[in-house]
Amino acid sequence: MGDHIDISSDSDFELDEDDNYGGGSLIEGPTNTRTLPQWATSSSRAGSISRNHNAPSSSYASNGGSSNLNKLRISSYGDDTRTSNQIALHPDYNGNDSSGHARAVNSRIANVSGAEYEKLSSQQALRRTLPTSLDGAGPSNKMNRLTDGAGSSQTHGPHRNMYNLSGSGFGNNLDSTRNRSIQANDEDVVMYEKNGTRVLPQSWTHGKSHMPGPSASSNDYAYHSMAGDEPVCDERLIYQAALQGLNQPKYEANLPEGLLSVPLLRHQKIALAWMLQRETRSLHCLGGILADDQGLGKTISMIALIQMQKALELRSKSEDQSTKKTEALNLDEDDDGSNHVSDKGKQTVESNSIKTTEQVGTSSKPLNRQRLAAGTLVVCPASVLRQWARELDEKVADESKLTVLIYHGGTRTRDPAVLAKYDVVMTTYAIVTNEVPKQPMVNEDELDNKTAERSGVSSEFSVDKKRKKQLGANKKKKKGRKGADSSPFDYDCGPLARVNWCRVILDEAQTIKNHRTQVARACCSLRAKRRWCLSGTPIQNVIDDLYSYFRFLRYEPYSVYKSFYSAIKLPLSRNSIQGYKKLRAVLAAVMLRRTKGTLINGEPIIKLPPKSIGLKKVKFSDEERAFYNRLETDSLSKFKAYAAAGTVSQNYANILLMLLRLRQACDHPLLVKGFNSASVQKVSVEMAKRLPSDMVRDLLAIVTSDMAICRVCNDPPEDAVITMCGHVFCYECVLNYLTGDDNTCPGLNCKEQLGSDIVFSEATLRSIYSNKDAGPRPKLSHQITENDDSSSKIKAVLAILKSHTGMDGPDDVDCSVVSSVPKGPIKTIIFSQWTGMLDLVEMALNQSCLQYRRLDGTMNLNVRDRAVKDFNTDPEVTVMLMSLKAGNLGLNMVAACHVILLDLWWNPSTEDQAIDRAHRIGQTRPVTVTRLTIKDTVEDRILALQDEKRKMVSSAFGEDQGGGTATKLTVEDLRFLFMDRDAVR
Ligand SMILES: Nc1ncnc2c1ncn2[C@@H]1O[C@H](COP(=O)(O)OP(=O)(O)OP(=O)(O)O)[C@@H](O)[C@H]1O
Repeated sequence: MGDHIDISSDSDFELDEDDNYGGGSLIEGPTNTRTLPQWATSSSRAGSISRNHNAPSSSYASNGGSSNLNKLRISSYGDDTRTSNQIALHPDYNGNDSSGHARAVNSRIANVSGAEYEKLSSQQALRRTLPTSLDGAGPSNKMNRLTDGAGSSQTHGPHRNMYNLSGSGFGNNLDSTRNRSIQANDEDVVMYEKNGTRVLPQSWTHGKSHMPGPSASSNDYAYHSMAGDEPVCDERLIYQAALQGLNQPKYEANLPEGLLSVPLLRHQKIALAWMLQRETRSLHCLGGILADDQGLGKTISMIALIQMQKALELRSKSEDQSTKKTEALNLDEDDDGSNHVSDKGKQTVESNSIKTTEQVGTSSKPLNRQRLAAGTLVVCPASVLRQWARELDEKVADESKLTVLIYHGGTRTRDPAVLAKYDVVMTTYAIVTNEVPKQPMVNEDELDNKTAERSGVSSEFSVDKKRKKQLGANKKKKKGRKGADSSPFDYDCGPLARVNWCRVILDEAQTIKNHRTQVARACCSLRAKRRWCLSGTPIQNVIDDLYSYFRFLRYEPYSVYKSFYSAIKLPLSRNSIQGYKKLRAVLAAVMLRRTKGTLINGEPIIKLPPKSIGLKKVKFSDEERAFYNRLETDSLSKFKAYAAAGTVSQNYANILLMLLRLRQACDHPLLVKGFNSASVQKVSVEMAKRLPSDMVRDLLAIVTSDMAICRVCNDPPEDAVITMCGHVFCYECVLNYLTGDDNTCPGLNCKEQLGSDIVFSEATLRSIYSNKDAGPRPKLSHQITENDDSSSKIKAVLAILKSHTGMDGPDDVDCSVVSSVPKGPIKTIIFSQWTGMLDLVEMALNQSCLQYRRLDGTMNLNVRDRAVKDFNTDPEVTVMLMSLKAGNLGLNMVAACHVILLDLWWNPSTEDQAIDRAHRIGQTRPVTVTRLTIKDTVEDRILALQDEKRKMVSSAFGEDQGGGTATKLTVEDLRFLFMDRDAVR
């Protein structure tokens, strides 16, 4: 295999999954036709509504297609055997290769301007027709020379003797000083063997009210297998692991020369040693949670693990050849409910260079015989794919390149054998959700109790109540029917589900924090030997977030909800101090977490310039205050009415909507008055105009009331949109599901195909409904200027930015918060959760002649990449406008030394993620963060809520507010927590 990164589709790395919407498809080209019902024949096609995200537009031409990856050469390979129709990116790509249609598309794109790019990609939008009625091979442990580690005399079931890094026992060659190390020397003997017509739902017929509800499976075997029994909750192994963890020194693993192009930092060597141990000598599950702070290099740590294991595998192979041993890792064990590596199993045969596994024993699962052994699968948000590709390209030494496939885009391979050829396959959560059958839903409702809710360990009441209602409905709906979820090993499933992965890595694993979501249940179905969750902020909202990771990891006994409940949630609700201690012990056995404040032997883990976060309380103007007060009074009286009628919980969505309006009013009154990002709605305006009024009315009713929880992230939606099938999402969340050919709606059990034309914003629906023939909402008629229509927050932003450039800001804004920032090209990232707000700031920046770039969910990955690159490299570009959802993950933006958060998010983790785009390895200047809030508004309450969540997270991790370790568990604690459970209760 060559040292290149492959992508499995012909054009999708350029025309990424965002291409069929937003920036990529704002113009309906001639091919984007939909057959309309007769009543709709008078509708006109959407006009040209493309917008340039990267004003000034001239910058496109100068920077077009200049990302690192765009410079890579594209060549073609085979269909199934990588000799045709596979695209590999090579470092010398010049855009002129000439092997077929796909290349022609790519090279055109590489050379077009931003606006042209959007036009081009839009022409590939799917055809949509309305009906006339409108109505889970990897390394094996075979022949491991099994010696146990120094300082640990325990042997543990099938894992004992698995792994010997030092040749004479784990850690035997470690010195007794703090610089302990594990060397992969010549005696390492771990051995592996690589083994378009849209039909509207009936319920959308004229005059019918539609209220789609998710259908959920209530047949969770994990739960029902134990129904009526005492919880199976044997925690002895966890207790042992926790005890071991207390006494274990911090080992470091040294990679052999020539695997990485850069040396690992010390904490990364420690992570590597820990991960190697977790993959080979774990007592309970193979893998774990690497929860280091954002920007500490989790990616490179994982790459080091892959490289180390591969090196050991190669060595074992060569030893194997000399000894002719044939035992292999049993890759079917997960199906049998076991997570442990065993040395009984299968023979591996190789035929036509395709690895095939063949079972030796008898099996009731004939499909397993056909599953191929594959390497490492990395699942990440679409926006992080390129980051991973870059890291794999740059951080791996030339002489030991990994073969990498980017499994992404509509024309990606359907052949699992192709996936099995690569060391690393990278894909997105959206694709996993689309093509991997889902694990059944866990029905935890029966176990939740009021005590737990009161103690704050349960889901927020609104979400909980909502879910209960949905589950109830679904139970009825699903009765007697075998749902699509029930056959996780279907022949119909995509290639990701048809191989056995050696290792699955979930990057930004908080994406699966809600175990009920399709994405979480799909990830759980992936067959893998080792499983990893990477997240700097694993707990976002509630302790329940952890359950989803435990389930994915097969971390027994907590992977069974009943055990999670009885062993973790219940103790927490009864005695939070002891409960949190117990939780920390449970986490310690499976999670490694270091913050930027962590010390190793008294030394900071990493020497980064300081980060200071300031809360800047801005004052409303008189007009804004009057507007806000009216809105608040109105909301309060509605709330009181709900309270008097005892219908608060039934109206939770309305209450959230009122809160949303209040929060938006803090940013800019225009947001409340229906101003919304043009890009959010324009694509679907034409379609909305063709819909019957009652359908528009129903969609509007849902998006503004009863379904106002995003079906992907389960948070109140940011830039809420609703699909034609009636599911509500954050705009950013649903965009990730528009991938090209199999862009199925992520609504629970919804099989509708999505397109950007059927994703409606509230503003779109409202404008269409209020005046069906009036066309799209008129553009904001008046210009925002600094002195009249600009909001107080926008004025504050301008004042800060002007202070960076030496221009004077308005007198009433205190810019002292940034005065300590050193002189030079100070670059600022500005985050907002509303693209409409970014639009408004954009206007103000234009007025001030400040050069900026923008990154939001409406932009395809190419355009995002270009915007980041411009910001990082062009000294003239000093501002980056980012939507919180699109920009808070994965990106490296160390060119910025100032971050402004325009509005507050419900949970502080999301804000932390955003801030750490700038405060990470590579940052050379102190980072200043300004969080803007308005005094005496709902934002005060959000701040209080954030404080509560911060306390919960720091209690769970045992950290003080500064990220240091506040409390350490003692042996007595552990004995008490695990052995004397009654005392905890
Ligand atoms: N040992 C190293 N040598 C050189 N650069 C490094 C090293 N470790 C990390 N980096 C760089 O530090 C930056 C942050 O690393 P990375 O993106 O992996 O962090 P992360 O922990 O995954 O953050 P996040 O949670 O935000 O995704 C990257 O640019 C990476 O290349």
